[in-house]
Amino acid sequence: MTTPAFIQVDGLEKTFPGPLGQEPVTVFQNLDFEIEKGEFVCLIGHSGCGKSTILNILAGLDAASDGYVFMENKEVTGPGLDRGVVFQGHALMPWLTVRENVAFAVKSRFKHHSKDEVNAQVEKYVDMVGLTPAIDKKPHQLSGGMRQRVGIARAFAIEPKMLLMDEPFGALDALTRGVIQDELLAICQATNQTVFMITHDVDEAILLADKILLMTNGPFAEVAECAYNPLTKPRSRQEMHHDDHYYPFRNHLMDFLVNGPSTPYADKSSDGTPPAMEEAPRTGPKRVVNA
Ligand SMILES: Nc1ncnc2c1ncn2[C@@H]1O[C@H](COP(=O)(O)OP(=O)(O)OP(=O)(O)O)[C@@H](O)[C@H]1O
Repeated sequence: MTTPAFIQVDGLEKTFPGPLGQEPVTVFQNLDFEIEKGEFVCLIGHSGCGKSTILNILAGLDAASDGYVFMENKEVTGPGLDRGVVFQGHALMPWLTVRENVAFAVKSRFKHHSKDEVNAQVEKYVDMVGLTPAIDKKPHQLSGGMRQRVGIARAFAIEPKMLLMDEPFGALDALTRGVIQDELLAICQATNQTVFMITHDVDEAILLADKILLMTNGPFAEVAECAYNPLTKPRSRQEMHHDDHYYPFRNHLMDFLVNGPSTPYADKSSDGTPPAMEEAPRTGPKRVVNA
C-alpha cells in the first residue's frame, strides 16, 4: 500500500452563485493534486481561474462545492494554526509593533509558552527576515517590503505544517521582491517548510518551486499540468539562467500562459536532457532579389 501524500486534493470544485437571476458559475472543477512534505508548490494561471479560492479552501477559510482536501490524512474542514497564511496585503495589526504582531500569533499557537519563550520565538523569526532593528516599530513606520517581511516572519513563527502564500510579493518593487525571495528560499531550505504559493511571476516560480501547477482559464478551470522543476538545486536568482533547462522550461511555462496546454514538459524530454529550443518564427523582412 502506498503512503498518502502530505496534502491530497481530490476532485475539488467550486461553484459560486451567479448574480441575481443568473446561473451559478463553476470556477474550477476536477482538481486533483498532491503536495509532499517539504515540497514547494507554485500555482500559476490567469486572473479569475480560481487560484485564491483554492488557497482559501486549503487554508480552511472557504468551503469546496465538491471534492476534498486532506492534510496528513485528515480532512481540512476549517482554519487551523497548523497552516500559516501570507496574503499580498500583509494584514498586520496597525496598533501593534512588529514584536507584538508576531507575538500575538505565537501566543495563539503555543498557548503554554512562557513570556520568555514567546519572546525568543518572536526574535528568532524576526531576525530570520532581517528585521531585528525594526522589531519595536509599528507597521506605519515600515516600508512595504518590511511589512511583507513581518507577515512572513509571523507565518513562520507559528511553525505551520504548511505555509500558504497568495502572491506575497505582488505589491513589491523588483529589487525588494528579489531580496525577499532569496530570504524565503533560504528559510524554506533551512526548515524544510511545505509551501503552496500563488504567483503570476514565472521566474519566481522557477526559482522557488519544486513543482508548478498550471491552471487553464476559468470558468471550469482545471489543473492541466503538474510540471516538475528540472533546474538543479540549490537555485539562485543570479545563476539559474545558466542552467540548460532554464530557457526551455521558462518557454514552456510562457507558452502555456499565452497559448494554453500543450505536450507536458516531462514528455518533451524523457531522458532528462533539456528539450531543444523551439525555433522562433521568422518575422524579419524578406530578402529582395534583384532580377
Ligand atoms: N464570494 C464570491 N462570490 C462570487 N464569485 C466569486 C467569489 N469569490 C470569487 N469569485 C469569482 O471566482 C472567480 C475566481 O476568483 P479568484 O479570486 O479565486 O481567482 P484568481 O485566479 O485568484 O484571480 P486573480 O489572479 O485575479 O487574483 C472570479 O471570477 C471571481 O469573481
